[in-house]
Amino acid sequence: MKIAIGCDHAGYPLKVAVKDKLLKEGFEVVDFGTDSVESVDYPGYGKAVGKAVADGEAEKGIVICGSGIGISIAANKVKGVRCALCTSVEMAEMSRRHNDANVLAMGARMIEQDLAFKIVDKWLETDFEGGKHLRRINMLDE
Ligand SMILES: O=P(O)(O)OC[C@H]1O[C@@H](O)[C@H](O)[C@@H]1O
Repeated sequence: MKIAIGCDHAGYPLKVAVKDKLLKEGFEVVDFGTDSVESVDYPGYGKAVGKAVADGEAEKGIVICGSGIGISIAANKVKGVRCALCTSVEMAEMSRRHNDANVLAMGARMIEQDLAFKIVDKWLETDFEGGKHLRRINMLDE
């Protein structure tokens, strides 16, 4: 699976850790930056990851900023993106089962790395349930 990943300066250390973990596990990772802790603005990075997923360049995306909020809003501006900001393993599971979230957002200043890894694992392994939830997510695009 090809995963697009992006962050701002606040999310950079966690992005590096998540990227390394995914590469070790055999995922293909397309990194849209940023590439350091030098201060940048999150909107462009969220948009780039969202666009990669919406265009089919990557199957799923992961975006990280300090809180996870700004970069999730940015990703969700791209048509076809369902970006879910998750702070727990349960939220990660539900975002896949019910919302078919195609982009995961996390806040590097909100959660520890260990929890972030558990969120990523659950999010990547959980399938969409479909059924009534398909009707609902289709309504999001209308
Ligand atoms: O490091 P500074 O610029 O103070 O804070 C940036 C973070 O604050 C929030 O807006 C976002 O989460 C962003 O990552």
